[in-house]
Amino acid sequence: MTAQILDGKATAAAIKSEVAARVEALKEKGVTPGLGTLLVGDDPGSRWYVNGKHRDCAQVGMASIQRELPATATQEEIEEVVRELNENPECTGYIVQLPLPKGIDANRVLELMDPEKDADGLHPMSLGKLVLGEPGPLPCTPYGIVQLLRRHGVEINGANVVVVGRGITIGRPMPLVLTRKSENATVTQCHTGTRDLSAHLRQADIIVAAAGVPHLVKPEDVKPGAAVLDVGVSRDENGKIVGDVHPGVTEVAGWVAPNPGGVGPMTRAQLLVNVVEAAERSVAVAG
Ligand SMILES: Nc1nc2c(c(=O)[nH]1)N[C@@H](CN(C=O)c1ccc(C(=O)N[C@@H](CCC(=O)O)C(=O)O)cc1)CN2
Repeated sequence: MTAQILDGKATAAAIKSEVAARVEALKEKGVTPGLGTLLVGDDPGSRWYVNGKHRDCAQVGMASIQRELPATATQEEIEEVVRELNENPECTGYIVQLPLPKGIDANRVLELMDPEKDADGLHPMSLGKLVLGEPGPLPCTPYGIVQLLRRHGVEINGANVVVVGRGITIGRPMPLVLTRKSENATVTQCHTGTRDLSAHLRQADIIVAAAGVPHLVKPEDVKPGAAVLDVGVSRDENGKIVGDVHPGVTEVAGWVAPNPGGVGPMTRAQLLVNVVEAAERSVAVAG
């Protein structure tokens, strides 16, 4: 068996054209959605992601507001920019690019954001709404994964999903999204404390590998026909991405989301969805 590819680039392009139509409709009502980003430091990967987000905004007709601070910025300096973005009327939603430099209390920064402007779905209020089943922005990578599966016809309802990893952007919120009534999956969360990872993986219909451990998921760990999404990012000595999923998995799985080209572009597309939805909610509230 050779797995079908869960093509994140093509799926994200489709979502972006849907977003562009919604942006156009908002503009007709006098509202221009605008995404703000705050990048602290000079990590080339983070810079690449942030620049990509601004390119996406231009493509879908959204405004974008770019804020940057050096790696030496203090907690206070970062919080000052967060306050400015909270007040800035052109910025209808924003993100603080993670990770923040060592020594910065990232939770305190996230907590200071206006939850109405949380484009990442990572503010404690947004995560709380997710737990309570209230509408709000969904974490971009987890919901991007759901969209990628749905739009390729992979059954989520009733599926046994194994999530590997417990980081703030993917592993931790992923089960919260997948166990909503609308997704209805049964989720096992694995992490470095899991005793027999292979045993868990072998019973999974869907694997979300987000541990950041190169080639952690091996062909012999995968049930034939399963969907395997590679979300881990490690780099080899040439700076090339090495995912969490061994290349041989494509011979066993039914579907594979490659890395790059799978979940990454979906993360960016879902960010645009969150910004447009926040602007739509504000129009609805205004009346
Ligand atoms: N505030 C946030 N910070 C971070 C998030 C996040 O969702 N919110 N996630 C990641 C980085 N990220 C978005 O910010 C992101 C990662 C990867 C991609 C992407 O399109 N990747 C490409 C490959 C890129 C490459 O070659 O390096 C792909 O997968 O095809 C987009 C966004 C951590 N921080």
